[in-house]
Amino acid sequence: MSMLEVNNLKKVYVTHFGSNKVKALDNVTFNVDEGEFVAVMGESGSGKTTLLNILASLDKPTSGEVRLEGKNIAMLSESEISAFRRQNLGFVFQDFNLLDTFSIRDNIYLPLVLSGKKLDYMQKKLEPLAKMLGINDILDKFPYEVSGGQKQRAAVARAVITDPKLILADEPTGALDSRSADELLRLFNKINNQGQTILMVTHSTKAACSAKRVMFIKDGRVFHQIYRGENTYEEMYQKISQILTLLATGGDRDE
Ligand SMILES: Nc1ncnc2c1ncn2[C@@H]1O[C@H](COP(=O)(O)OP(=O)(O)OP(=O)(O)O)[C@@H](O)[C@H]1O
Repeated sequence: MSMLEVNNLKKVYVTHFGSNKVKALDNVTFNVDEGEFVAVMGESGSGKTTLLNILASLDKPTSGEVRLEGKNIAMLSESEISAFRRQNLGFVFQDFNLLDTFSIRDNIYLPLVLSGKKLDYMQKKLEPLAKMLGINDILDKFPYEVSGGQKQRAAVARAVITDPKLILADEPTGALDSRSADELLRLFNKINNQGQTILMVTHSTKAACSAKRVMFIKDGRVFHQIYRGENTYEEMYQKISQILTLLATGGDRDE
């Protein structure tokens, strides 16, 4: 059984009092195994955010199902959803989503506080994590006192401190300079090598190169997938660029 199973997922947005329908996802089917690191790419408007929102249980599909470890998340009631999200998912966003009135340490503790964990438990969880992420020195600072790269590392700590089954990342390198972006990708590789499953939406070819699989979405459908396998970084970069060119020029993969 895969960790994440997405079956025939459809999402139709109905706008203008029902007169206008946008098919954002059109029969998306894919699986993610435990320990995978998957990048999702596609043109603007192809349906990536819609997919991520449904996986995050922030939105419901029009039809189809999403199973996390066999459990269909579309069937969860409103009251079950936030606990489910807290217990199973970790989020890393482009804009970090840290609270400015909390120290970095308290931001990282937040999901554990919400699950009712004790302080000594939180301290024990944070210690190795802060070391691995290189954020020991900034734990008592506030988000506005640290760099973008440091904020993003704190956001990664907050995402992984609950030992989530799956990390969902939305353009995690989008707001970072290239050095901080490289650092973040190295960290993602590190936590992935330790067994953490990651699904990351990105526009960055470089970011996608660090994933083990790249899935391309076009017009709400899975268009193509590339596995890193034995490919070198350069080969991977080239293959991704080719598919992105194909998507931009409206070409068909099988032509
Ligand atoms: N709330 C909404 N109501 C109506 N249409 C929407 C809504 N959200 C997204 N759409 C439409 O659904 C389609 C997919 O949008 P989505 O935001 O998922 O694309 P995306 O691939 O994430 O784009 P980007 O890379 O620009 O963020 C687009 O045509 C978009 O205009």
